Amino acid sequence: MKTVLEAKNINKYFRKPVLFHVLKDISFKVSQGEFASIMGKSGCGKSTLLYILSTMDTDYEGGLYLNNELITGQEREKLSYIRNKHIGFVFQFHYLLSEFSVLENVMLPAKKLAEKSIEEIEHDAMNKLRILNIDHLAKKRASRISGGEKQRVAIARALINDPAIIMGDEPTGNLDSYNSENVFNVFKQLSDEEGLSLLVVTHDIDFANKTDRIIEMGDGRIIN
Ligand SMILES: Nc1ncnc2c1ncn2[C@@H]1O[C@H](COP(=O)(O)OP(=O)(O)OP(=O)(O)O)[C@@H](O)[C@H]1O
Repeated sequence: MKTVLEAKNINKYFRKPVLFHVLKDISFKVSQGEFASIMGKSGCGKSTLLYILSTMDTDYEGGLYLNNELITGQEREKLSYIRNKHIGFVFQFHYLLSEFSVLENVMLPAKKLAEKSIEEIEHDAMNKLRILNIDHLAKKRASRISGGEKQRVAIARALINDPAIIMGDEPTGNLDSYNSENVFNVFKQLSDEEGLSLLVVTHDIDFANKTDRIIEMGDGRIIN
C-alpha cells in the first residue's frame, strides 16, 4: 500500500525555560486509506508531534515525507501550499466563521488555494456536504446549527481540497457519545470508501479501539 505520510527519526527540543527533549526519535508511516489514532498520557508530546506533522512547526530534527516527497526544509510558502492542498484539519473546536453560511465556510480553503473557479468550488463544496449528509444545511448560518452539525461542516471543509490525509486533534473532544460515534463513522467511511488517510489524536479509548491502528506514545516516544 502506498505510503502517504512518513515521519523519520523526528526529534524535537524545547529550549526554554530549560532544554527539554520532548520528541525522541519518532518514526512511523501512514498508508493510503489507513485510519490511525495517536494516544498517550497528557504531556507525552502528541500535540507537539501533530504540529510538526502538519508542517506548522519547522523547528525539529529528522525527516517528514508526504506522498514520498521530503517536506522538511521546504520554504515557508511551499509549506503553506502543501498544508492547504494536501492536509485537512479537524480540531476539537470547529473554528467555523459564525457569520458565514455553512457553504461559504466549506468553500474557504479552496478559495484560498485559488486553483478553481467559484462555480467549481461551490459545486465541490455541495458534494462534500452531501457526503456528510448535511447538504440541507448549506444556506444556514454556521452559528445556527448544532455542535454535531458544526463538526460535520468542519470535516467537509477539511475535505474541500481533496487532501491526502486528514489530521485531527481531539476532533470528538467536545461532542457527546452520539455525535462522537457519528464523526467516527464519517471518518471510517472516508477511509474505507474514498481511500483517505486519517491520523487522529484522541483521549477516547472507544474511538481509538475502532481505528485500524493505535500509535501509543509515552514520554516523547512511540511505545507501541
Ligand atoms: N512551547 C513550549 N515550551 C516548552 N515546553 C513545552 C512547550 N509546549 C509544550 N511543552 C511541554 O512539552 C510536553 C508535551 O506537550 P504536548 O502539548 O505536546 O503534550 P500532549 O501529549 O499533547 O498533552 P495533552 O494530551 O494534555 O494535550 C509537555 O510537557 C509540555 O509541558
